[in-house]
Amino acid sequence: MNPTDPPPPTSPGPAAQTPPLLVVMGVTGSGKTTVGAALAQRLRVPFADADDFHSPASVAKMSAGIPLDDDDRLPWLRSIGAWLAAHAAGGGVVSCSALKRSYRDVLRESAPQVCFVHLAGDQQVVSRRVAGRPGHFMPASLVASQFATLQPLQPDEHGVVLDLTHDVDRLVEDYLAAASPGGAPPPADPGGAGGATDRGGRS
Ligand SMILES: Nc1ncnc2c1ncn2[C@@H]1O[C@H](COP(=O)(O)OP(=O)(O)OP(=O)(O)O)[C@@H](O)[C@H]1O
Ligand SMILES: O=C(O)[C@H](O)[C@@H](O)[C@H](O)[C@H](O)CO
Repeated sequence: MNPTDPPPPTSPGPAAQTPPLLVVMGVTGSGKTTVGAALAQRLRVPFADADDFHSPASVAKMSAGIPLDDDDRLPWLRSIGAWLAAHAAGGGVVSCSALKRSYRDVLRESAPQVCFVHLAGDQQVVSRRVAGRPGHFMPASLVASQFATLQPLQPDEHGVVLDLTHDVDRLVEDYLAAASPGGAPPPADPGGAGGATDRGGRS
């Protein structure tokens, strides 16, 4: 083949890359909305906030300080799954707590290729953030139940774990580093979320 010829049609190139389809997950106040919007802007894909998919009854429940249960969350997760499926071809970012493995399984049923970006960190830091956040329905009293419900990503789940204490620009860079072909460097503290921990996720 002449070196100036275009590559054959089967050659993988940038155009062959699948657009990123991400769920930014974590407990209330972990920064899902803030970081999810920044990631979507950087990746030039649409963004959705799962808070906007809750029924009025679920919002009233959380506002009253009562945690949602599995039955409350199932129709909500299915509607987020539908959003992911509708954005699978072009890419997208949705911020959604996705606290349990079974909840992430519901999302994967609709969008098997989805990559989870877990903003992980300390309960005290998160409680301070939620208590200091004006105009949101979620009371700080629900932070403890969110941590009690949280099931971290398991080794077979497509995703990355990021340290929620990093600033937003740094978190975007952390994600990009973890998703790049070389992957992220090992975290400083393998037991925590000291950097970006690659859970086998590529997007
Ligand atoms: N990386 C960050 N560093 C410092 N503050 C942050 C960071 N990310 C978000 N915050 C702040 O923390 C608060 C919670 O952020 P945000 O609303 O994005 O969290 P969330 O996970 O979407 O919460 P919820 O699930 O309750 O909607 C906000 O006041 C936000 O400005
Ligand atoms: O699964 C849940 O309990 C909910 O998704 C909550 O996490 C809220 O939506 C959110 O965190 C508050 O904004």
